[in-house]
Amino acid sequence: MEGEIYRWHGYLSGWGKKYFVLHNGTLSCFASKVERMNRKPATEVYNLGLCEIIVDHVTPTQFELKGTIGGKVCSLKTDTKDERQQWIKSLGSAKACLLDTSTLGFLPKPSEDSRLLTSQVSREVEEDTSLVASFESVAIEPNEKMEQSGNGSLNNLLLSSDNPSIVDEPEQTNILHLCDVTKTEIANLEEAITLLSTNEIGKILLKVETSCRALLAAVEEKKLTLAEDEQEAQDTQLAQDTQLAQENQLAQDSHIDNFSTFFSSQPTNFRHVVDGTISREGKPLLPALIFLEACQCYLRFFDRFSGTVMTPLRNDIEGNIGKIRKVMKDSGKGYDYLQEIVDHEISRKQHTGPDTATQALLWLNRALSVMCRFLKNVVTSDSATKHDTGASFISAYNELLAKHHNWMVQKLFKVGLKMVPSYEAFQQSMIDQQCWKEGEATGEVGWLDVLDDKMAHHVMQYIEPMGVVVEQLRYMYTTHNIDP
Ligand SMILES: CCCCCCCCCCCCC/C=C/[C@@H](O)[C@H](CO[C@@H]1O[C@H](CO)[C@@H](O)[C@H](O)[C@H]1O)NC(=O)CCCCCCCCCCCCCCCCC
Repeated sequence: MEGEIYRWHGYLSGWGKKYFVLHNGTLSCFASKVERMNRKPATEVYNLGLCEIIVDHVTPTQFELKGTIGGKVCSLKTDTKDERQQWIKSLGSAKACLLDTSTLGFLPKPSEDSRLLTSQVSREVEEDTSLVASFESVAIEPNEKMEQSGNGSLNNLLLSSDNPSIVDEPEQTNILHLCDVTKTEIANLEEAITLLSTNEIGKILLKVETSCRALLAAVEEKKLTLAEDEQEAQDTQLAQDTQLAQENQLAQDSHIDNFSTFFSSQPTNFRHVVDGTISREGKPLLPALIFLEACQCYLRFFDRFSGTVMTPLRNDIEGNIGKIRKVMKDSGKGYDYLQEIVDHEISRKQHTGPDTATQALLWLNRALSVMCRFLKNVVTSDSATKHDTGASFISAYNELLAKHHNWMVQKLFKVGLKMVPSYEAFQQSMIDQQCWKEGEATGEVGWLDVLDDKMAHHVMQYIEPMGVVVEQLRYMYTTHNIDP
């Protein structure tokens, strides 16, 4: 088995991702997978025959390897508890299978280490068999005697516990299996002790080591199961509590919970553009196709209004989207990012014509900037233009666009301003009809204010990433000495 595990390097360095390889009872630690693939030497090697595997009962993804000599501890953490279980099983069985006569010669000094290992096992077994005993005292008749002739402390422990717990049938089977393993290994240990008097160290060692490993693997397995059962019970309880809370919330807000507006219902918006942005040489690059799709969706804003006063605005914006798509298609260069397209035209000094992508994107971004500022003016509570659509528009126009228009176009805008729809018209156009009707139908006092607050929230969610995109494009033009 091999894979990435986080290794604890202390409070200064914290957790560091390493690449571990388990092979022939040895766990090797590499700085990274690449190091391993390039056959670089391992930074650390653990002989499982010299380690104790300790499962963390608090954090379901952590476990430790503790050297039986010197007690050095290596704390490890996986991404998920399933990964930890796989590692523990593999490590446990590697330890259990580690021993055969061909490796006997490589084992540590028999007397000290096998004593250590034996004491570790009896500690582990005692700790867990008291747990096993609590299940057994319920699962098996209390007066049933162990078959074993031995009267070791462990046998008494198995029968003497007085912590009964209720277990279901499958768990009883599982417990009984563990008891059987424990009894078998106790018999093996007792046989080994008998052998001790005959001083046949080779057989003794084999008996003790084999039993210890089998016991350890069985106990670790049991611990894992118990820890998982407890975790599962907690997860189930949490899920039930969360579900209940959500159902209560839905019941309270059902009539406006599915609240939807133009701003919340676009399949592609500028959040997707921001999420698709990468950084190259410290510069942000905006994904061209996602940007054009978000602009295409933005055009639906104009479709929500009746009348034709805004048609010229819509046509100008749509025309620029088309120009950029055409340049991308005709260039055959498979541009991914807007900045690449503009850089390409500017580097060839082909960026000034009316049908260039540079010009189309420049004017498109100016339209987006006016839109962004207009929406912010309309919904921000501290602006002098809140809910005043005309004032909100002319303020945005004068600040961001007028300077790029000749007197005639400016005149046209001033005339058109007289036809800016009212705020109520804006609300009715932006809030999906079904939600409007549901809100109205409640008959509650202030239902429109509730809808208005939710719409304002949707507007802010929509223009936040839009503003980021606008600023990044303005920055790009500024770096090319083009007034954005
Ligand atoms: C209801 C409010 C509407 C008020 C104004 C309506 C009056 C319309 C006046 C007619 C103007 C037509 C717009 C076109 C302008 C273009 O001349 C200008 C320059 O075009 C560019 O020329 C380049 C060189 O030739 C060329 O390469 C490029 O392709 C071409 O685009 N274009 C612009 O100025 C771009 C911006 C125009 C759109 C800005 C509006 C942004 C949206 C604001 C939100 C409106 C909110 C309405 C409120 C609704 C309810 C309250």
